[in-house]
Amino acid sequence: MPHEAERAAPPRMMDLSRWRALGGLLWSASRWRVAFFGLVVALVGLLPTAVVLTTGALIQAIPGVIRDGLQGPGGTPALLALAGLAVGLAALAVGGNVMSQQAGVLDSDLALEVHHTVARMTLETPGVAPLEDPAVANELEAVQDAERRGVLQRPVTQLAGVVTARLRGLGAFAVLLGFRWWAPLVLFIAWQLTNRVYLTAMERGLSAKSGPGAERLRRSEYLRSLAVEPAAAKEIRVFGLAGWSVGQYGDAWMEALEVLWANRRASRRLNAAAIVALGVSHALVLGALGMAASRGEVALAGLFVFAQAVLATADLGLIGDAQNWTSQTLHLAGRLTALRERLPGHRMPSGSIGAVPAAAADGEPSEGSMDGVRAAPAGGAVALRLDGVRFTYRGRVLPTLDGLTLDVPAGQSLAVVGENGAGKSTLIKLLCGLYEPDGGRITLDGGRTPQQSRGRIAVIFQDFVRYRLPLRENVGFGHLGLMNDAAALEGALRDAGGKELLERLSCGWDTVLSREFQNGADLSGGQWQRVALARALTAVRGGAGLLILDEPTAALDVRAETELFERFLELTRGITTILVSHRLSSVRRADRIVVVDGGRVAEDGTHDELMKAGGLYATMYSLQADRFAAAPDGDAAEREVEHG
Ligand SMILES: Nc1ncnc2c1ncn2[C@@H]1O[C@H](COP(=O)(O)OP(=O)(O)OP(=O)(O)O)[C@@H](O)[C@H]1O
Repeated sequence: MPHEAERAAPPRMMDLSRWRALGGLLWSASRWRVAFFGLVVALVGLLPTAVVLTTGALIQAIPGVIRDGLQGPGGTPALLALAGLAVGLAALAVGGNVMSQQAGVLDSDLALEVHHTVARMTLETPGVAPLEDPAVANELEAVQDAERRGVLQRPVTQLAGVVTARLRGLGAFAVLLGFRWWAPLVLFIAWQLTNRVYLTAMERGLSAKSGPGAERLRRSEYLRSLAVEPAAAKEIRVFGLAGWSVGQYGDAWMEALEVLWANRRASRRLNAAAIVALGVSHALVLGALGMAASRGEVALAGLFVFAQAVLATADLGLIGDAQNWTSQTLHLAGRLTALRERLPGHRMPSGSIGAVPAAAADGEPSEGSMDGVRAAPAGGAVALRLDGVRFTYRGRVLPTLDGLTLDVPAGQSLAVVGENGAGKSTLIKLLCGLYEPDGGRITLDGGRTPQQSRGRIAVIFQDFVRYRLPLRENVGFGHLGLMNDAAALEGALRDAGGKELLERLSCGWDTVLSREFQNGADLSGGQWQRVALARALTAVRGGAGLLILDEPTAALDVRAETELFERFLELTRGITTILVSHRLSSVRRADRIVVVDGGRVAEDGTHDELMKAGGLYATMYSLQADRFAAAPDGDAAEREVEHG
């Protein structure tokens, strides 16, 4: 288990690197605003110390003014101090206002930047393998958890609170050095200790959510979702799993909490030590200040300034909510860095994503580019070649594909068959560039890798996506450049046999394909398949030259599947097609059939050739034919199998 150790010890980072990560996010979110904001924060943080010192100067000048009037030697310093005080207080008020207004804007900028960064990092991963890594899943969960808890609601406002407090604390530290060199040090150490205890406890709590406790939390969340979400509602009831699911959820939740409780127990002693340290240090410094004043070593003004400074050193210690939220923001920035290290093939942070690509039809995609930016529709069928391809899933010992070699000339229709778990879908995922082979080569169009050929390949997977979006998007996603081309979308839907469906939808192309939305519509399994087929046909209109159907026909009966495949072969004449199916009667009309077994191509030929050869294909075909023959009233399509 290569990732066990990583899960047990979540990546810890020096605070400095988290600050750097947060700074980087802020900088790319809005650099000039951040620069201006930094200046305002510095002003607001340092002004209080200046105000206290000015007040001290005023207190010092007052006895002279009382004695000699404003014309006396103390008059000018008193007036200057008074003016300074007025300017300082006014600047503090204005600066505070500007700071909170700017922080509000940066709060939204930072939240958006984090969303974009996460989306970029996950979407720009060329394959899906990194997303299946449990360590990546944990990091992503930690980021989402932080968002759910509201860490991104006012991150910059909270950060400004922390920075200004620390600057006030540092000012007080400098002032106290003027009393006794050791006084600020003693207070600083005591506050730091308190701080450390608090942060350690919090860090442990957060780590429990991204480290060892993460999987337990995810498991308990999943079990909870089984109870409340519609997806599993039917099975939970039919199989009588309600009691089991509640019990399991409770147990998993308690297991997850146990990690948090253990952390809290571990912090108790340290907490007590910090409280004692604070009491002793303040008694020492205030005692020394009192004695110095009683001996006349410190005058009234000094006493005021130093006493204020002692109070203000608290800003070097715990500062409540702002500190808590800022730590969580830093933790989140750290998680993003960890995520970046685990997800190859992306850049962070920069620019923005999400716009419909203007370049949809111009320019070639680099490896790992976002899907929206497609290869130029070169047109024409794709030829593909697999040369000794080996592939083993992460965490598995035996390879799923083991030296698979296959040459498919442009324009051929190929059926891939094989027993459950033979590796048919894996082969398709490799062809689409969603996984990289461990050995061997896959080339398309005479030399390109699958990732370089995005846009030339269209696929409908077994578990194709039912987007809860309008019909237009559901079909137009096949090629974004055609999203607003009504004729192309209509043609694709008609070819896929979905014309009637369009007529039945109350808002036509704008109908959202989900009842969860107003005027939305739920589709049957067969209707969804037509929509998915229309999506793939849109991709063909946009330039795809290889069309793959990986058994998306589970919801269809044999006759409907046969009809669909025949229609599919008819519509896609001239481009290369690959059909994966268990129903051999449906694929027998393909130009060529390959049987995958033992991780490689075991048989290769036309239906008639393979039947004659009497191998695995012939056995599977006969078994299916027998089954249909035994059915009390098999329909015509099924009988067709019986008779070959
Ligand atoms: N993401 C994954 N991680 C680990 N193992 C996987 C993953 N996906 C598939 N497998 C395993 O790889 C093997 C081949 O699976 P694949 O889905 O390619 O087979 P298939 O021929 O398409 O099967 P079926 O006919 O049942 O759809 C199976 O043993 C499966 O459990």
